[in-house]
Amino acid sequence: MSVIYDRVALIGLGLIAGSMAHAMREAGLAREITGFARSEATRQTAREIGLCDRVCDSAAEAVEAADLIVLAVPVGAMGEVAAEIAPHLKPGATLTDVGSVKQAVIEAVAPHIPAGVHFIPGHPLAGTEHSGPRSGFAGLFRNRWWLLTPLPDSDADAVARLSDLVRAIGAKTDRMDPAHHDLVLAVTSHAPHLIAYTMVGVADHLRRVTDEEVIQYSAAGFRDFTRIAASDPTMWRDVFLHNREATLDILGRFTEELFMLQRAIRMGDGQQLFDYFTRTRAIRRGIIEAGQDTEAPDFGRAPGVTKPA
Ligand SMILES: NC(=O)C1=CN([C@@H]2O[C@H](COP(=O)(O)OP(=O)(O)OC[C@H]3O[C@@H](n4cnc5c(N)ncnc54)[C@H](O)[C@@H]3O)[C@@H](O)[C@H]2O)C=CC1
Ligand SMILES: O=C(O)C(=O)Cc1ccc(O)cc1
Repeated sequence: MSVIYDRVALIGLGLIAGSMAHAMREAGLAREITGFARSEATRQTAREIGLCDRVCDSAAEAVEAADLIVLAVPVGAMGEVAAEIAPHLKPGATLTDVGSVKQAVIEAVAPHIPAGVHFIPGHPLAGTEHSGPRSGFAGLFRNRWWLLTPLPDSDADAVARLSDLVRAIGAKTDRMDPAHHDLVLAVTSHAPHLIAYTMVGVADHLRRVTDEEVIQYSAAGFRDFTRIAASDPTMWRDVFLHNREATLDILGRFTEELFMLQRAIRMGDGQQLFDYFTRTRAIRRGIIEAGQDTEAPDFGRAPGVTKPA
């Protein structure tokens, strides 16, 4: 594969930036990768494991002369990082982000970006419950979607070049309106994560009553919840605070349906339960028939990581 960007700067050196660094290196897509993370300990670890060619002690130094800058920090930190690097961006460079929320990131970042720098927001729909500089791996994005949410005035060539990079690291790319992105992700990712956090919280309460039983006899569904509920607290706090309206909308609908099912159970209305589950089963089958089930047995896990954290 050939070089797509001469110099790439990664701001934030966790799961996503680390996976990008591994994937870009494996495919030879950048001549030099620089990196910066806020904490000295993270920068030290990144140096030790050789995550990038150069780990810098300031964001300004990392983005100096970079052709592509990737903001891979929690959603709530995107604005302050953008403000810090803005004066140091090279004219003609592309700036993207990998945040799980798009509208709030655009509002926080776009005002800082100088004319002549192409800001193209993005979101890889791939991740794990692990975080930090040691958690990344080259195959994370393989066959997964990477959504780009360009702004109305985004430069078409810059968008095409970023799409090339995304495809070269193994992902499939598509474009979406930022508000629509946030609603879709509230349904498919954000509300499900909150439900997993809640379910594990409920079981934690129960555990005090039933001793170790919940953990000892935990079935596959609950184990998946514990995996998801082990995700990074800072990242997920920021997701909910910055995709507030869409998440609350979906949770409101969720609660209504939950009450409806709760009532059916109380009333012994087996027909209602059966009909509901028949509908949801058809949805799952539809996903598989459409070839959209990317969930290989080891989906979402780093090589060798088979147990919930
Ligand atoms: N973890 C996941 O499964 C996915 C995460 N995302 C998004 O990617 C972004 C990064 O997430 P991860 O890589 O998982 O997080 P992570 O926790 O593994 O890494 C975040 C990095 O950002 C650094 N950081 C935090 N605040 C900073 C600041 N103000 N300035 C500079 N560096 C700072 C941390 O030191 C750390 O190196 C988030 O916006 C998240 O929403 C997107 C897709 C999947
Ligand atoms: O680990 C999982 O199951 C995930 O759902 C990963 C994930 C988390 C956040 C995103 O914005 C995208 C993907």
